[in-house]
Amino acid sequence: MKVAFLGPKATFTDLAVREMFPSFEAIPYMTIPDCLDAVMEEKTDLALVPVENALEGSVNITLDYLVHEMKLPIVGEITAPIKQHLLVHPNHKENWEDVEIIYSHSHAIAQCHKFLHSTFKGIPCENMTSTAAAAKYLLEHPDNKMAAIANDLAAKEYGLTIAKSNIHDFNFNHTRFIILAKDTFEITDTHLPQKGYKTTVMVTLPSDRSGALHQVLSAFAWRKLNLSKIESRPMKTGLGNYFFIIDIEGQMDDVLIPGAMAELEALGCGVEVLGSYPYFQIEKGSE
Ligand SMILES: O=C(O)C(=O)C[C@]1(C(=O)O)C=C[C@@H](O)C=C1
Repeated sequence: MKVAFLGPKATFTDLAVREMFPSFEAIPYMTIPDCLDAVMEEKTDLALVPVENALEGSVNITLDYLVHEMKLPIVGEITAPIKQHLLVHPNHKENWEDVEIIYSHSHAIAQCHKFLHSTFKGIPCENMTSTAAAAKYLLEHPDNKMAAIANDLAAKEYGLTIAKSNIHDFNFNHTRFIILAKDTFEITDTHLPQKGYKTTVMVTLPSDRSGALHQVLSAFAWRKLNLSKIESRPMKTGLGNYFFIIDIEGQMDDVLIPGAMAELEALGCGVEVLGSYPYFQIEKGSE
């Protein structure tokens, strides 16, 4: 089996793949859309990509690509602890406080805002496609006075020094990753503890929106379907037009979730199931 992941080697997504699918062939791609395209074009059987971080929120490109660009069912989810460190090339380990620019994934930078503001006031940060891409860039430019925010595996992989460890602003920093397949795929042989099941749906509202969101929530509430997440994202059809991503606790059943969906459609909503899947937890992540 082949699984596409947000690379290069030593991203947090790579760590999640190694825990979830240790025996699969893991193939790195530069961007999240590239990972999803790989599954769509049948270059890989699965893709594992980040979808939400506990401090910074959703990885919007993942949600938007799934809703606007391609229909790939979510077949699993894995949550991993995240520890961000400040890495520098060994040439600069004595004067790491003099770096002139810091690189990382936008989510990693956002998770370390307080540290960056207090330690590197006025120093620019630049987004890269991933934390490990930033670390690799430092290896390739040893003379530049710059730093990267990444994990300890990236420090080892790219021969960098951890100048400052655990620079994320809040503890309990975790990221959720989703597993996508072109068709159904049942996750069987994993050593990770399964925490339960989720069903994720995408809902759009009718043109007459007065009270519509209350109706959406009621359709689930009176059926005692617990929602663990609801988030609005732009439809990209004009300001104020949103779709809603809703996570329902539990597997797709024969009556309650289909009944809620039918009720919403009868009320003029658009409803689409993005997946009904098990979710797993990595207890101990990178150091
Ligand atoms: O850049 C990486 O290492 C990734 O795996 C991406 C990503 C993300 O998109 O949130 C994953 C976990 C962290 O939150 C930081 C970055």
